[in-house]
Amino acid sequence: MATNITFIGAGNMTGAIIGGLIDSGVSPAAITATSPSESMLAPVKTRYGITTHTDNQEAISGADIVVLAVKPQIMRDVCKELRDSIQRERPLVISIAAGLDADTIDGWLGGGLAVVRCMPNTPSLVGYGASGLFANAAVSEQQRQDATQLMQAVGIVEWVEEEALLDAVTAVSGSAPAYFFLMFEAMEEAGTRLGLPADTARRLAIQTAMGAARMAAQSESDPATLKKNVMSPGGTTERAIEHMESAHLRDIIEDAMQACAARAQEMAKELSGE
Ligand SMILES: NC(=O)C1=CN([C@@H]2O[C@H](COP(=O)(O)OP(=O)(O)OC[C@H]3O[C@@H](n4cnc5c(N)ncnc54)[C@H](OP(=O)(O)O)[C@@H]3O)[C@@H](O)[C@H]2O)C=CC1
Ligand SMILES: O=C(O)[C@@H]1CCC=N1
Repeated sequence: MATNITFIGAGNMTGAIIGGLIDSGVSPAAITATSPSESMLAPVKTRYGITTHTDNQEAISGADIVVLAVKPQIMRDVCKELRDSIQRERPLVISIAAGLDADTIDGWLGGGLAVVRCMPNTPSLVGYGASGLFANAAVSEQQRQDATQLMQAVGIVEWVEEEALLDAVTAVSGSAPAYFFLMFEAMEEAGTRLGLPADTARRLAIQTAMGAARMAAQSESDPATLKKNVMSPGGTTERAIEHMESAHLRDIIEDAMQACAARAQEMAKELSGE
């Protein structure tokens, strides 16, 4: 990737994307990350050999892509600080913040900029990220390709043509690693109560999830068929699945994902000052 990329904010999500980029062969020399504190920057600098800065404005000098990766609640202040230098440099801006629309970001940065909104997820760290992307009207075809290439280096990319759909992407993939981690916690606890050592239960649950995910990704059968193939009539799986269905697990998942997307909309209103 022949592009200089600056990440504003060096927290969990930036760490995951940078880790994935370096693993995919992107040169550390092309990557800069910022944070107000040297202590947050030290781990990424030592681990990946990238350039780090505590000064956001200096950090975007010469950047082709600026990834805004701070918490949504402080994005307005960060954009205000970057406004003059970003208008001078005019990089492609990629915001990964949940619930902040491209117009709001563009307005805070002074307007007229090419802004891609991206909803990534933390498995980007291991090259299994899933990102939803939306481009505003100022984004060129080349910049679309650059954004695709950047996020494809750490996983799969799905473009959406309606920005509001990024809230659905947040519910389906942005926040979703946490759903599966919750499942692992619960399976480990239950496995332990069934008598297994905790680490054995954890390893078995995680391996099973990886196997199931890989099968679902590679198989021509849909998940319902794959599920049925495990369920011998009158057997053990049938009993477990009946239990999940009668406890309304699907409704719980539906409600949780609706709440997730609704929170993104709520944040958009709270933070854009509407
Ligand atoms: N975590 C996730 O799974 C996902 C997160 N996102 C989005 O990514 C963004 C970042 O989330 P996440 O990485 O989890 O958050 P973190 O809190 O881990 O990271 C944010 C980083 O920004 C730093 N920061 C604070 N103020 C500034 C500033 N003025 N200039 C530069 N850096 C600053 C923080 O430093 P310090 O700690 O010293 O204040 C921190 O390191 C959010 O907008 C979130 O919505 C999107 C998809 C998934
Ligand atoms: O929880 C959050 O708000 C962020 C956005 C998606 C994942 N983490």
